[in-house]
Amino acid sequence: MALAAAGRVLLQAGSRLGRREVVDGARRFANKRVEVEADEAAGIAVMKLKNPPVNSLSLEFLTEFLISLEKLENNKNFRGVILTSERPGVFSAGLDLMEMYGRNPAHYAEYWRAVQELWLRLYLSNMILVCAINGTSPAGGCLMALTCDHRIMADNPKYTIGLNESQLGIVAPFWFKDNFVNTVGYRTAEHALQLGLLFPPAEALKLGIVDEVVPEDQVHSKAQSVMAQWMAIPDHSRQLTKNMMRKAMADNLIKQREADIQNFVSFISRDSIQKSLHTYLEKLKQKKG
Ligand SMILES: CCCCCC/C=C/CC(=O)SCCNC(=O)CCNC(=O)[C@H](O)C(C)(C)COP(=O)(O)OP(=O)(O)OC[C@H]1O[C@@H](n2cnc3c(N)ncnc32)[C@H](O)[C@@H]1OP(=O)(O)O
Repeated sequence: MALAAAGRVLLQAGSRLGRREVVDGARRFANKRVEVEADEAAGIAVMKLKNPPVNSLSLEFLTEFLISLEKLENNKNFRGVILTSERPGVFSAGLDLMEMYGRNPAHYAEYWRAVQELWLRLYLSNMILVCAINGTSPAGGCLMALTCDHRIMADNPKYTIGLNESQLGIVAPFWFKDNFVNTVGYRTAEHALQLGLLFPPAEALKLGIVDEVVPEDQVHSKAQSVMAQWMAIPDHSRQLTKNMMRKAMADNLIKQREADIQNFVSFISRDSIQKSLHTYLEKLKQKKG
């Protein structure tokens, strides 16, 4: 119910956003931060994250992304979505640190609700989600990938993926942790989460964080062929199976959603946590100079 109501609000906002055109038979609708190439005849859409410089998951990005996803979900012709980055090199730098630093509690609450919504919508999507990870993908970027049914990563040792929250002095919430544990197993997750480890493609493959590693120039063709394989499975049996596997974990967040927001707000508002974020942001800046 809550998801449906949120969806209506998003759609109303969505009708005021976006630009449409037809390219090579595929409809393209682009908001500022998300580009969608929607091939209705094939039933597949490619969603490209386009929030420069590093595809951080800002509140504006999350809103636009959720609107685009909702449009696809509401059109029964679409059965599959490929998620990728418009900027090869960075899939997503994760949650936008500026949304969590130096803001007020109402802003933190609004932001966290949007982050929860992103996870719930992707994790519970009836569509087939294939993630074409064409760049680095820490923390929230990794979480987005973890919601997908199949993950393909570009074979470039410069790219890493994982949940590095611990290194920032923050803590991955229980539903990030649960999604990760269900993907890699308890012991690996316990170890990787405490150390905030980021893994290059070959290691991510060994641990099961990604399903395949392919040469960088083949990520998209591989995503298309994997999608074709998944599309051959009848929707009703695939969807019921997905729901059976995922519902309990999603319900666990849904029933604690407000408490999780309050927890986030009080955690992120602490002076010590703000100080850690400040230090991390400074480190990012210094890396440049
Ligand atoms: C109870 C609940 C507790 C809270 C739980 C919260 C959970 C949080 C999960 C998260 O997702 S936290 C975010 C974690 N992300 C990272 O650690 C990634 C940080 N970024 C990088 O490592 C690099 O930027 C990159 C992604 C490897 C890309 O490197 P590149 O050299 O291409 O670009 P940079 O020069 O480093 O960055 C450009 C520009 O972007 C800013 N920036 C980078 N990442 C973020 C971000 N996540 N949010 C906001 N801004 C970001 C960076 O500071 C640069 O800014 P300027 O200096 O140009 O102003």
